[in-house]
Amino acid sequence: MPHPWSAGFPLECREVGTPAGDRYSSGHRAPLVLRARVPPAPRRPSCGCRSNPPDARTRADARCVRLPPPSRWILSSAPARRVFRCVTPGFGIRWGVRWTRSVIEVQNLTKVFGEPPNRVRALDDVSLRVEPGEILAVVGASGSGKSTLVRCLTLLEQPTSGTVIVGGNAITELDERRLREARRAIGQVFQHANLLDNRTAKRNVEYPLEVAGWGKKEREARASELLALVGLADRQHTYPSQLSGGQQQRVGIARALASNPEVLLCDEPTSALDPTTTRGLLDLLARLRDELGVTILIITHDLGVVRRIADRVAVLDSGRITDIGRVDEVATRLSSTLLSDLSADGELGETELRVIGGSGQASIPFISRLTAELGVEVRLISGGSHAIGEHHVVKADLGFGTREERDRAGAWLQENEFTVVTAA
Ligand SMILES: Nc1ncnc2c1ncn2[C@@H]1O[C@H](COP(=O)(O)OP(=O)(O)OP(=O)(O)O)[C@@H](O)[C@H]1O
Repeated sequence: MPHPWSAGFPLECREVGTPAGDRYSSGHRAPLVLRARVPPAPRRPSCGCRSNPPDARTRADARCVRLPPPSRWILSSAPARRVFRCVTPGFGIRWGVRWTRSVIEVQNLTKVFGEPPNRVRALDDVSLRVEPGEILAVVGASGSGKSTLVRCLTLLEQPTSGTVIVGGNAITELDERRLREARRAIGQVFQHANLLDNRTAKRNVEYPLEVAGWGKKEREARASELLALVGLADRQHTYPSQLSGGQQQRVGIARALASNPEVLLCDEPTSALDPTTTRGLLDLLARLRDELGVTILIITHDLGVVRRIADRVAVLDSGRITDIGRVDEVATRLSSTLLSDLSADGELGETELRVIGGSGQASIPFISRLTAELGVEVRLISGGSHAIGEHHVVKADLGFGTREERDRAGAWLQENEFTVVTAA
């Protein structure tokens, strides 16, 4: 049934749930939750109005006003969102959503495990913000603190110091009861779906709603809707053992969305999946962000994952954020750091050179071509390939009979756009 406010409005508003215990729903006849479709970027009201409601800043051709009560109940499960009615001359009334604040904000977060001499600083003064509707990836080597960060965001791990703000709530300062409420704004997806084997897909999705006290009819309807959303409408009555790994992950995502969260925390959600299934799952996450406006923080060690869906990426190294920014910018910085690390990787003799090639050079059989085209004998001292997401960097230390041969080989390699390093 379309809500009276949504009828006739150009922007899609659709019912996505009926949360139990909705704080603002009591005085209203139907605890509907409506969400407007939010375009991922630019992060402005869906109405396209560039003003910043409900401030006085308005453009001449558009006026945004806060919805009058009882609009607040629409937003009750989404404290970081505000719905606005935008009156634009010539375009009629439109609805838009404006995000009022960062969905996740981490300030000076530190987590120390253990006591000296076994003390580990898993997180060291980490600060970051995840903006509404954004997909932020956190990458880092094993042991860099990625999982600890996720666990601290839901207070499964108590930070040693620092503040975590989720949906405007400083959850590090909440009592147990309010923390439970605030956690509803966070959905979690893990490396393995961890479904309950004795429940069908649908009943797995219903599980958190049962715990939250939803009625049978409502939770069945919600679970069916969510399974359809993740592309499993026809597998509702299937048990986990009859589902593939990717399908199980989709059920896990549907379950994470059950409480209508503002943010999805995904901890290595694709690391147990093959490349094709991984792509499908990442595309699903991107679609959920586009369609539901859900904000996503994804933990991964795979830059291929980052490149496919993230807007920004933070690099975690020994518990510290060493870089954060747009994916292309950070990838470029990572590549040049790797290149300079590789260039400086060990001493070279007088008749030796180090050759480094990017993705464009990876397919060139340079050793055989040096021999065939220049007639030089090449000795491979060491070599290997390094992946930066979809990019591969090849590096080899080569030895030659004479310095003259080394120089001729170096010139040929440079012509073919390899980077060449020789002893100073
Ligand atoms: N409960 C704990 N007690 C002691 N040390 C811990 C605990 N949990 C994590 N650590 C340490 O904190 C550091 C960060 O661990 P964390 O699991 O967050 O890393 P990670 O980046 O997620 O690694 P991986 O990619 O291998 O899962 C590691 O040195 C780890 O040994």
